[in-house]
Amino acid sequence: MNLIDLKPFLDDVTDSFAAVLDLEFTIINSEPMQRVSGTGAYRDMHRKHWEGTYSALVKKTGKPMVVLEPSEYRLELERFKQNTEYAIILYPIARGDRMEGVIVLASFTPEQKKTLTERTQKLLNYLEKIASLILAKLEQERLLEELTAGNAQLSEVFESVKDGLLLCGLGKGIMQINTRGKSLLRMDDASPQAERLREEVMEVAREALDRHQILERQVDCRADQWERSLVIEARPVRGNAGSVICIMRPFQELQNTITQNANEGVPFLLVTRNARMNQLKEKVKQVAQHSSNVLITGESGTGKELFARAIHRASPRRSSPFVTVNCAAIPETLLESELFGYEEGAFTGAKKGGRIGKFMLANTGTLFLDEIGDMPLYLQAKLLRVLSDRQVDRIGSSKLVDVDVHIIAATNKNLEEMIGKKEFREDLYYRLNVIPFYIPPLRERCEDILPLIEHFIEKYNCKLGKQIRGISPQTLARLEKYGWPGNVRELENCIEYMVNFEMGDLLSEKNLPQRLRGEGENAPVGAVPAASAMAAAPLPLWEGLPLKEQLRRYEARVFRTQNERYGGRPNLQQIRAICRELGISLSSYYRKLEELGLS
Ligand SMILES: Nc1ncnc2c1ncn2[C@@H]1O[C@H](COP(=O)(O)OP(=O)(O)OP(=O)(O)O)[C@@H](O)[C@H]1O
Repeated sequence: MNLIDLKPFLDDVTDSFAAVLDLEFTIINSEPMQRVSGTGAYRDMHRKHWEGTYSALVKKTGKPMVVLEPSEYRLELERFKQNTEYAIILYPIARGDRMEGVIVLASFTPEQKKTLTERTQKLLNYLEKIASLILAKLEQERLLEELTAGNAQLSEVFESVKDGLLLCGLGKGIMQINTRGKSLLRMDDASPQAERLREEVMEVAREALDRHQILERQVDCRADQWERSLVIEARPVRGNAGSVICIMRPFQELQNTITQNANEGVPFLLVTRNARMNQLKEKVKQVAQHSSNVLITGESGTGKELFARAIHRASPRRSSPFVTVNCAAIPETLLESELFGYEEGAFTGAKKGGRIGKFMLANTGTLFLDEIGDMPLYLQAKLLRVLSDRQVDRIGSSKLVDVDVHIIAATNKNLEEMIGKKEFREDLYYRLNVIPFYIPPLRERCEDILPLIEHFIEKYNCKLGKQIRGISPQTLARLEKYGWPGNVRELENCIEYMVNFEMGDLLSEKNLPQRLRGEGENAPVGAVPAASAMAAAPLPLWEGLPLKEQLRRYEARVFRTQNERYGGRPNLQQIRAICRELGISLSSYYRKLEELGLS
């Protein structure tokens, strides 16, 4: 935007001032140098080259200039050499260093020259005012241009967002809404129900404004032909008092995202050649047809979650969410709200607008309660109630909501033993254990080792862009002899590690992780070595202690050694590396540290 864009305005300015002052005006744009407007003789005067002109001089110096005797500068005279009355006053149109153009006031007659000569200072003052007026107009237009561009960008942004977006304001109603938002709010539907839906959304926006808070609310509306359940997040716009932006998503979509995220990167391929495992795979298909509660037990890393997903995917619920809650990984104080959600203001620190619990998110789908053995007793009672009544109440609400969820629980703990110690409710155990699944540890199904290795080589070839063809017989023999305390997860991590470092065609012994190489003093750390190695391992100091205590001390040594590798206080990334090496999950790591008194 420059003076050229203001031509109609500048024409008005020059015409009016020329008429009042009875002098000729012209205005020249600075970059590119070009006459924008002119009166009298200037009207049809065109100039290609500006070097050596008075205007070019003023543009350069940024200073006003008065030329009453043109000959003194010997400039610009060719055109006017016959006209001895030619005299001019030039004034820069500039703000600071930024030069926009030059205003020129000129005389072409003896009367005009007289005015110019006698009233020079007054005219200079006039020109200063006119320059300010032009600058103000230029700034206003630039601002308008920016705003228009900003608005266009905002519309673009609005449209590029997948969620429904609505910008509304106090007393201004809907200011902007994207296409998705229009369809979610049924903007072209004038039925009372559709109007109520829109009114409810506006109500959430108003409330967010009143309270100066971000609110999250669920809005439900039903008509004969349609039904809407929207999750609304209303955010007052900072710096724009009275405006709120509402982000709208159908509740169903929220559920689907969870389904997608939960399934992402989890190939449903249960690799096995083991007869017991194949029976379990058969059982998956039968169990999936009904919604009886399932309890999957087995050591850590045996594939309990994989089985849970398999059941979900084989079930008629497959297009609904599969929601996981890891009871050990969520702090005890948050687990209840995570599972059941809460009403706004239910407790100190509760998120404004409340929160939807995992039970509701899993509605019509499957809820996988991992590490159920770590659920605190008071929550076990609440869970039992929900399982019996199939209804949940958010914390802080007395309203019960029906839920239709297939419950699959899993644990690597011995729940029966926990029942004996009153750490797990017997009634809940029986309620969950309607269909039991026990996944045998990997060391009891050695025939699975080779197919799993092949499966993981393929997986990590793809992930890491490698072309490993297989595993050398000596390396395979080593892996088959190993005890795999971390089960399939440990095997998977081991293959990922080896694929990373292998430069040849086949996974070779030299790339085995340290603990599997059987060399050095760290060799058996973190692992249950094969029987022969176990027999040779030195444990004399602990001899005579009960087996449980020996194991506890051994585990403590493993964890201490691992942590000491990182100065005793590993950070999260280092803890993840330890978990990978030990073939355990993050939650198992923390749990173990606590059990062993190392936390
Ligand atoms: N039979 C199998 N075929 C292919 N991959 C498997 C198999 N069993 C387990 N895995 C893989 O091993 C890893 C661990 O499995 P998963 O998380 O299901 O074990 P888990 O028993 O639930 O572990 P935890 O008790 O520690 O939660 C996953 O990456 C999973 O994909």
